[in-house]
Amino acid sequence: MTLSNNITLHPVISPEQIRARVGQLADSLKADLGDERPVLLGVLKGCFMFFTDLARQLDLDADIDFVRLASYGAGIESSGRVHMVKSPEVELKGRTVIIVEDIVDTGLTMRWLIDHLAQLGPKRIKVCAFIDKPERRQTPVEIDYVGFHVPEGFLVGYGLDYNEKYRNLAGVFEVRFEPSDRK
Ligand SMILES: O=P(O)(O)OC[C@H]1O[C@H](OP(=O)(O)OP(=O)(O)O)[C@H](O)[C@@H]1O
Ligand code: HPA
Ligand SMILES: [Mg+2]
Repeated sequence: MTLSNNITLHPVISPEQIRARVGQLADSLKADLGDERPVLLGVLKGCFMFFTDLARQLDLDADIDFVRLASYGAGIESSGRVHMVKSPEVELKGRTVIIVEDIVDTGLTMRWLIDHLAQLGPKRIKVCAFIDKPERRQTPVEIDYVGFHVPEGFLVGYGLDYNEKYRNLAGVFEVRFEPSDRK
């Protein structure tokens, strides 16, 4: 797919692959949770498609909540500074919290969130990430449930954005830039 400004999108994960994999993740989570009622905590905005597909397929009694973190803004580089724009509203003390995230890249966002939530006294924190992309990892993060390992590239679609665009694509694509467009 060729777009304005010499940006091209190259398919990485198809909607069919996503549907099948999200079903498998939901089955693993259900098996591990037994009859425990977890808090599903989505990280906005990127989680929105993964979260709703996973929650639908999980089919169990769960509390639903969201945080909104931001560290990228425009462009493809993490600022390294994570801001919590919206905090959890459900009381997390003593609860099993499943963080639902679209991507772990440098790991800075997830590291910050886990450390922040740990101070709120949950029983345990589990991480469920749609994509693990280790190429640019700057800090170690343990991810309990991974949808797809993607070795490299800047990805968009299925919630992931470039400058707020392409989040609503049903599959995942790698963005390739002409040198003059890279910010
Ligand atoms: O591992 P990292 O390098 O920290 O990157 C991962 C984070 O970056 C993106 O969020 P972003 O700040 O772009 O907000 P968004 O979800 O609203 O797009 C993504 O949704 C993750 O939360
Ligand atoms: O590859 C990515 N795509 C979109 N947003 C991101 N945030 C961290 N890495 C990415
Ligand atoms: Mg983003």
